[in-house]
Amino acid sequence: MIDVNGLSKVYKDGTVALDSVSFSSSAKVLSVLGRNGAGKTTMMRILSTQLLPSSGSARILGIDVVKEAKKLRSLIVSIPQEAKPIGFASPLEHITMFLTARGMSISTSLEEARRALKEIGLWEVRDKPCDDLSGGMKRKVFVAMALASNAEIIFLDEPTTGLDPISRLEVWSIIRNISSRVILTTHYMEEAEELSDDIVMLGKGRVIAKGSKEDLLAPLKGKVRVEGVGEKIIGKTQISYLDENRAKEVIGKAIIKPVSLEDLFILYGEVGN
Ligand SMILES: Nc1ncnc2c1ncn2[C@@H]1O[C@H](COP(=O)(O)OP(=O)(O)OP(=O)(O)O)[C@@H](O)[C@H]1O
Repeated sequence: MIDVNGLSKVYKDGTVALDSVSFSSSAKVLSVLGRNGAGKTTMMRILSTQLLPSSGSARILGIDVVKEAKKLRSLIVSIPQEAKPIGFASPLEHITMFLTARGMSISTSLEEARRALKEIGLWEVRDKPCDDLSGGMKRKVFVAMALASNAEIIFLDEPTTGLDPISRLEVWSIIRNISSRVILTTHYMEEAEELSDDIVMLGKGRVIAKGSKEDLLAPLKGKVRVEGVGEKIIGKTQISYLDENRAKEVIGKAIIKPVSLEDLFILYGEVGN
């Protein structure tokens, strides 16, 4: 479904956001996982035909994202991270406008919009101006738009950033049940674990790990996840997956410090040795 071949992006100021990224996946849900600045948004923008790569190529559903961008656009929906609703328009208006602009009839648009709003838990506020919604609700309006579109492929850039835990679960449930294929970005390991069939992990514009969730997580089986283990406790190395005994040993003494995602993947092989 998606084939990425040596994709690179160097911005005008010389920043290398993507450095020869290659992977392929036919997953129902593909997560692109990485820390801030890893290159996730750059990749999503290229794949969803909003940004040109500096070199390399990518095909989605066999369609070249550069040479056949127009053809691809009719099959995808992309919800960017920074999407902001129009303040005076309601969630129902947003979704119906979006769907009619994509070519759906007004009556089908209304029907699909209502269905999506119910599913995502925004039914009660469907007629409120978006200005009067919370940040998380505004975010959900865009997920509902994607849901209602019935597009072949939906790109969601950090769909749950800023959501409370319940809203996050609601969005997860929607992503799991959505009929479209989904490509999403996330900072959260547990989100990638929960939702994806395949994971591509980016760090500083390069692929650090890729494959099916099962393959990537297999080495962690039987290990206990410990968040925020400080370097002072276990030498210079930060480890976030430990065997149970070791975890018990360090929990309580832990200095809370975020463990980098790169470490998490690179180091898990060393854990328990
Ligand atoms: N228009 C731009 N011009 C120059 N550099 C850019 C531009 N957009 C992004 N970058 C840089 O490219 C790198 C990758 O950015 P990108 O937004 O793709 O990362 P990201 O993984 O999506 O980060 P985040 O999780 O913070 O959204 C970063 O170093 C960023 O500063």
